[in-house]
Amino acid sequence: MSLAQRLRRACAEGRLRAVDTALADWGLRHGADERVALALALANRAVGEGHTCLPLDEQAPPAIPEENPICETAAWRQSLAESRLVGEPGEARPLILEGERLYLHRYWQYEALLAERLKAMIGTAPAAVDTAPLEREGELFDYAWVGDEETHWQAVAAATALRHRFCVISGGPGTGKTYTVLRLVKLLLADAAARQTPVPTIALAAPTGKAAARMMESMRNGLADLPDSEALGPSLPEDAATLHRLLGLRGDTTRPRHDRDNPLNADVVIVDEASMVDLPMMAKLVDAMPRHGRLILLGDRYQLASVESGSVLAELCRAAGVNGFGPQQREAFAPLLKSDAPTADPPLPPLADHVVTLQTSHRFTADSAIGRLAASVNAGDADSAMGVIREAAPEAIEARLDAGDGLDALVETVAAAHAPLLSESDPVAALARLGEIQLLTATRVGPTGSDSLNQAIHERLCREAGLDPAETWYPGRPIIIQHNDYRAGLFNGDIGICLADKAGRRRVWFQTGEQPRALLPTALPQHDSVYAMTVHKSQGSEFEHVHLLLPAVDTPVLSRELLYTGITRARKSLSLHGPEDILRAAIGRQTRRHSGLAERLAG
Ligand SMILES: Nc1ncnc2c1ncn2[C@@H]1O[C@H](COP(=O)(O)OP(=O)(O)OP(=O)(O)O)[C@@H](O)[C@H]1O
Repeated sequence: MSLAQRLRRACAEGRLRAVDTALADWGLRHGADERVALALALANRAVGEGHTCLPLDEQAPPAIPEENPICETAAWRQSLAESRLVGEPGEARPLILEGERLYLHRYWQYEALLAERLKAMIGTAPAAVDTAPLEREGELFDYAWVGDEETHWQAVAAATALRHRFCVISGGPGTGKTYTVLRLVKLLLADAAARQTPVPTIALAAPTGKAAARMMESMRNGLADLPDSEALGPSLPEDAATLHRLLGLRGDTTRPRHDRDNPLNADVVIVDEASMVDLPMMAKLVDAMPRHGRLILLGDRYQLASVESGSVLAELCRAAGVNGFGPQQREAFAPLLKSDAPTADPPLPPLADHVVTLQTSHRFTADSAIGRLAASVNAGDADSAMGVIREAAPEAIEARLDAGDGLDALVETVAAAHAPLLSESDPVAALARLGEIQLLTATRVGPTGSDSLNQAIHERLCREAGLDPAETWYPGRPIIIQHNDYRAGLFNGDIGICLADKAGRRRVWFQTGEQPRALLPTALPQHDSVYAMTVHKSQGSEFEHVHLLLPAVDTPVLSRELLYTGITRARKSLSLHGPEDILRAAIGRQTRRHSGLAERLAG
């Protein structure tokens, strides 16, 4: 059997995608031997799976078992070394081989660009920081909840962002990332005033429109609690932009309007939900930073990585360690660092001084069942997670881990929660109700996927309301937008609800600003019903009560990060549905994305 035939079989069996085999075919037509053609297919598949590169030393299990002999590393390397389709770093060839890592050229470029620009930022001499205002009780930070010998990590995070041009503030839900950044902005303004320099221009951005809107909402809420917030108001932008918009990326173009030759007009760029930012976007962002600019990434290192390739935030955090600073920074921050601050042994990773992990959730108390469950999942400790689930009060965590009564009961429960919306006419009340409960699934397809759950709940509600199930626009139908539509002011992930106006006309209401607004169903970009949504789609949103449904059989997408993200979407209470062994399998599976970023930054 020829390689082409084997590749097609691998494709038919789902081990490769059509686009992977097409690239191998292209290679064969351009003089690649079978090993190089296979390398093209596998490198492309690796990117499709979220990796930045294909590690030749870890090429297991091979996509094409019967190709094992051609995957034998020495022979493979020999073919790659001799092929004109494979180049060294810096060469313009379709594949780049750097040490043991094989890249598609574009991804090598993104990774090298990101590392180069980050190194320039972290290599800039740190600024002196006056820690006094950060230490004074009540001036910026409240110390009442911190023990005498405990470090106030929010204050340290603000000091870190002041000291450096690049900083990551990572923390779980409600650990005060927005709270900290608002106080940091206050310090930056005071600093500019003291130096008699112009007020810094601040840009706020997030990877999705939904996350940008939520960032703005958190900022507004936080401002209301901040003393002298009027001074801050004018320096904060009216809106947070999507990264696409900030960088001037239009439609399908990959070249942004802003890059190193035309940098962003901002002194400080603050990006929320940075775990969702993929490698190409992060590379474009750092490339567009002005030379003097300050970049602050906010996010949760434990959340699901971006849909596209790379898990930049998690990698940066992993490469930095947890809050172990170098000797100079320890000295500079001495009044802020208490005996609980970890010490790190040299040599310290270059990012150690730039990443701060916030530890305390102000939304979940330390003994909250959801918080403890999330911590056990992060620690990969399935027994501890099961302990939390068993001991939790049912109003906090309700576990249906027997795989028994299954989907019908869940469909019934979620349909019953939505039923009152069928007769709701007030958009404010209807939208608030949507934020109260959400069914989350691990996948979109399959019997426990969001598609079939949406259909089942839709049919169940139509039966109850006496509607024809073919009806699409009925009052009470919740929908989720699937594509950004700047003209309509709607973004991927925005959630709306169909209601009838007084004349019975259907309108779809969204809470995308301070007031709900209505659009005609015909004016909407691509959308779906959203009685259920995938955990991926739910990133950046929170709901009072979450039903988290695990699949009945294990699947590679089910990971610790997916579980953590699903659990932490719940503000108050959580119902877990699915077999215990699947829950345990998910806790045991940590997402690993191959990349050379950490090595490049250390180099
Ligand atoms: N040090 C603090 N003292 C008192 N309240 C705080 C403190 N830090 C945060 N909070 C409160 O906790 C809540 C969550 O804070 P914030 O929104 O800043 O967290 P976050 O990490 O940005 O959350 P999210 O994960 O939702 O983005 C807010 O109501 C905020 O006012």
